[in-house]
Amino acid sequence: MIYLDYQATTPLAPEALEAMRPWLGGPGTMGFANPHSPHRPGRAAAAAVEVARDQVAALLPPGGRVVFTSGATEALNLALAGVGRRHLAVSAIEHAAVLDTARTLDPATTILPVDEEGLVDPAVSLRQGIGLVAVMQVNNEIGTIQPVGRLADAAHAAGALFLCDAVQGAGKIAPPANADIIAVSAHKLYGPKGIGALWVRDGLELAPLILGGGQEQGLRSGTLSPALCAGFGAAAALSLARMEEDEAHVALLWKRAREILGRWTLNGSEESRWLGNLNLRLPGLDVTRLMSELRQVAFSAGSACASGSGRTSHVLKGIGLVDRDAKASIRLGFGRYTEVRELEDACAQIDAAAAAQGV
Ligand SMILES: Cc1ncc(COP(=O)(O)O)c(C=O)c1O
Repeated sequence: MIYLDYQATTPLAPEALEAMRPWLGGPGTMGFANPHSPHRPGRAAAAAVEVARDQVAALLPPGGRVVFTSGATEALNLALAGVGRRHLAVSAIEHAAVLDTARTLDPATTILPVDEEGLVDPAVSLRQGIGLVAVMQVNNEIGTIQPVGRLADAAHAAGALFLCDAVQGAGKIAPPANADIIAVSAHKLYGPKGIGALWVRDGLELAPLILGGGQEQGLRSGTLSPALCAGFGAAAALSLARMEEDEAHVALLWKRAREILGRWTLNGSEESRWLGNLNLRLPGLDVTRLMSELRQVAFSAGSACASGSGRTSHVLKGIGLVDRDAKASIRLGFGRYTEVRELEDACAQIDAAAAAQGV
């Protein structure tokens, strides 16, 4: 199987797995201890959580605190609801964790349009009274990198806070230093599933979503999993250490994939993009058929349609694609553990299967 769906999730780094092992709490160990208990095993687990918190914080700007959550979806919900601002503005191509949450909290949410590359205009004029602006750093479907620094400035100039969903960018590119709140997820940076974090600028008060024992500085009650925290921390530290190496590797992969799939059209921005994402279209392509024929390649339909929802991707629609083109799009995602040869092999198979459809 050739795995080309790194936007959906990434493999667990062996280093992250090793860091988790002591805290899984197998027989004869004390690794299962509750990190909120005051006894010695509890304190040891709490210390491991704090090491992990520092490792995750190192990926994020200085001057803020890291709150562990169950993932980025929860972190984004906590941010959007917790700031208590009535009027929200979000980009048209945010993840559903932002779009749907914002629309639920504020039915009059302002939707910021994007251009054909998927970019929000940093000169966007924000209407009076908007309390929070949310724009993602790297789009999960098309890989476009937003001018988040300039968008945060625009939000601040309008008196609003700036929330950045950095799920697809964290550990790969520098964080948006002037954001007020940032959400990240471990399983997109070679860590385990089931844990994410919200970074909150010092001095900014949030109301919790989950009440109870008051863990995580009162912002997220519930017993933490030291194993998940340790895996997240180790994955974050590794990503930081390997950032240049990982980027050079995906650049090489991107170049080869683009060469092999030269007749396909890129969806998104050619210049402002994360190179581990390749969203391509070929007019007339039957993506459902392509996916069912290529059983040894795990990739995604560019449009949510072929994955069974029946709807065209709001991201591809947002960049102006007509239904027909959105439905003829695929998304390839690759990263640290993708070998050049397997990517070449998969791309050749994809191109040949499309050609066999007569497109
Ligand atoms: C851009 C983006 N935001 C948010 C999420 C949600 O993250 P999680 O799976 O940690 O809830 C994802 C995951 O698909 C994503 O790609």
